[in-house]
Amino acid sequence: TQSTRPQRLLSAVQKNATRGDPRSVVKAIDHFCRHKEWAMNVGDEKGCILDSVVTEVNPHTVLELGTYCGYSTVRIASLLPPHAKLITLEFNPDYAAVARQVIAWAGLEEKVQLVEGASSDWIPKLKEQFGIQTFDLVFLDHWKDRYLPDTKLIEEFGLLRKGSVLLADNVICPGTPDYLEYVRSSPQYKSQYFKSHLEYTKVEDGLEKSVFLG
Ligand SMILES: Nc1ncnc2c1ncn2CCOCCNC(=O)c1cc(-c2ccc(F)cc2)cc(O)c1O
Ligand SMILES: [Mg+2]
Repeated sequence: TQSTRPQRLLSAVQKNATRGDPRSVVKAIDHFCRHKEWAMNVGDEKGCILDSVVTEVNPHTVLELGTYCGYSTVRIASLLPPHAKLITLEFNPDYAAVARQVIAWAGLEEKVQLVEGASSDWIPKLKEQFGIQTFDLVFLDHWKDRYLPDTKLIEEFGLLRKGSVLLADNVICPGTPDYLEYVRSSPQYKSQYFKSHLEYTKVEDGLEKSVFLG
């Protein structure tokens, strides 16, 4: 049977990256997506902005919505302090199966909990299931029309503390207009736009960083 794009991306990692070396995994995926097949990873340009926010926040608890092949999971997890935990939610079982292997190749299994299922089903259960109080950082990269309802769920279930940071991918392309309007107009958030480009292209896109003021 035909391989899928995520499977071909995984093969490129296993062929070109060094086991246990997250930077080589990131490099192998970016090379594959730039020279072989485009894929919807956050990519190298927005990835550098992601890295700088992760480093600034230095989070002990991270929630990622939308794992895909694990590219941003690897970028984030490779920057976490010891004993920090990253929970990443992926809806699509085929993506999740590939992501587990990409994360393992990078040697980051200890820091990452990949959970299969819909964000709306899992957000209400994260506290009891994983003993989480609040998240220091949330990276939104899943269905673009779920960013706003899931942010409201995250607020409702007390998963944010004063200073928690939301970082949202694709706020221009494909775009998340209702989410942007909300975080930019709400007195509960201090928002900042980081202009960039859609992964591996010249199309405008960017990340929106929103600090929860409590
Ligand atoms: N746990 C969960 N709960 C709910 N839903 C979930 C979930 N886990 C996954 N999903 C489903 C959605 O997963 C993928 C979401 N990502 C994108 O769709 C995406 C698309 C583009 C893109 C595509 C085509 C263009 F022309 C231009 C841009 C670029 C990006 O950077 C993207 O991130
Ligand atoms: Mg994205």
